[in-house]
Amino acid sequence: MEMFNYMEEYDYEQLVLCQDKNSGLKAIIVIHDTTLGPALGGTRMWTYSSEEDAIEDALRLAKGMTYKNAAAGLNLGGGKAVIIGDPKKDKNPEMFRAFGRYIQSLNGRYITAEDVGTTVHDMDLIHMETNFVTGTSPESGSSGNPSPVTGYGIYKGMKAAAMEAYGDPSLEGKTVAVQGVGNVAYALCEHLHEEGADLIVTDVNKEAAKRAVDTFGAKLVEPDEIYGVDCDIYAPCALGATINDETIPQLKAKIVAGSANNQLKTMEHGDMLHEMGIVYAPDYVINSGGVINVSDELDGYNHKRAMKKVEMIYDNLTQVFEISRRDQIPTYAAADRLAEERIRSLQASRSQFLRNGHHILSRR
Ligand SMILES: NC(=O)C1=CN([C@@H]2O[C@H](COP(=O)(O)OP(=O)(O)OC[C@H]3O[C@@H](n4cnc5c(N)ncnc54)[C@H](O)[C@@H]3O)[C@@H](O)[C@H]2O)C=CC1
Ligand SMILES: CC(C)CC(=O)C(=O)O
Repeated sequence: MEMFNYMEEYDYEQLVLCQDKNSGLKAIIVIHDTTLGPALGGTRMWTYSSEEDAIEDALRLAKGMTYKNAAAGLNLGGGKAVIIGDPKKDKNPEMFRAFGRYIQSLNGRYITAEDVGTTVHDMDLIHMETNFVTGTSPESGSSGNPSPVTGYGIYKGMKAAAMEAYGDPSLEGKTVAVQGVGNVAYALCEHLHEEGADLIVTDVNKEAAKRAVDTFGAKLVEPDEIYGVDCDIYAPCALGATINDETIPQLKAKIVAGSANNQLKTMEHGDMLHEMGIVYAPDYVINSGGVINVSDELDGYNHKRAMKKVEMIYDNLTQVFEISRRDQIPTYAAADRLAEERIRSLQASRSQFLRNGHHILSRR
């Protein structure tokens, strides 16, 4: 990949490679766009097959955060970090402290949180070196693990999608097929089960799958069977790019609504869902509950206030569906329009020069 060409084409601001031999840290921080405010996005720890794959993932996820934060109405830009390594084997406290020092060196341009492979404990270690971290232990007045709140936001967003597809937000009696019953999806399943939805689940981790079967009476299928099961809603809650040429023809669902980031392999797959009449809840709109929750810490965390903002995911998605119908465009394009419009309007109002700090001619 020609890095500067790529960054220029998609308007990336900064790419930082962080290395610490002592702890084995190999991390990438990407800041995509800070028009709306400091870049907030989680840190993923994953075993990438190459350094290029890790950089590409960080770039895609960071851009997604710009759109997510803008569409959620947050005064925050988009960024993301990845640490290369196996979260089960390669972690040590020094690694997260070294990473925290790199975050501190960016002086607030990037604020981190959890993502796949990182935990509240990891955020606490980062916090020993920098205040530019959210999702630390709730004992210190912080918001803790964002996943249950993300799960609640997905549930609310699913109801908005049901309203769009069936004219009724109720999920009672609906069959929901969930791919990946990890931290977010487990919380989602709790809400769905409570409302009386039927669950079909799969997970490559047998223990995670069993927990959902035992707790919610979910039906279990093999990982490659989940796309084609008879269901009303397909909820991709594992990793990205699972909506693609191979899986779309198998889908029987009327709605696609889940937590995974970057669900569409390419934009054309969003066009295909639209043409098939499947209601797609754009990933970065429906899965914004976690970032909405952790971002509330920046004003001194208040759980009630944060949850009120998370409820707005229903309205945000309703707005996306309205734009899609009005402009006759797929929902992913409608979401992009919403986010880009917000960024553009702030950019325009910032075009006037307002003196901020020392002027270059003050010679001080
Ligand atoms: N944790 C959060 O607050 C947020 C998470 N997300 C996204 O939601 C997704 C899930 O996040 P978490 O629940 O935190 O992660 P997690 O790691 O706890 O759960 C993911 C689950 O998917 C399973 N899985 C992986 N590949 C699979 C496959 N091919 N088939 C079936 N199962 C598979 C894993 O075994 C795991 O149980 C990720 O894409 C993440 O980026 C997005 C916004 C916020
Ligand atoms: C999990 C979050 C707090 C932020 C994030 O990285 C995301 O929403 O993908």
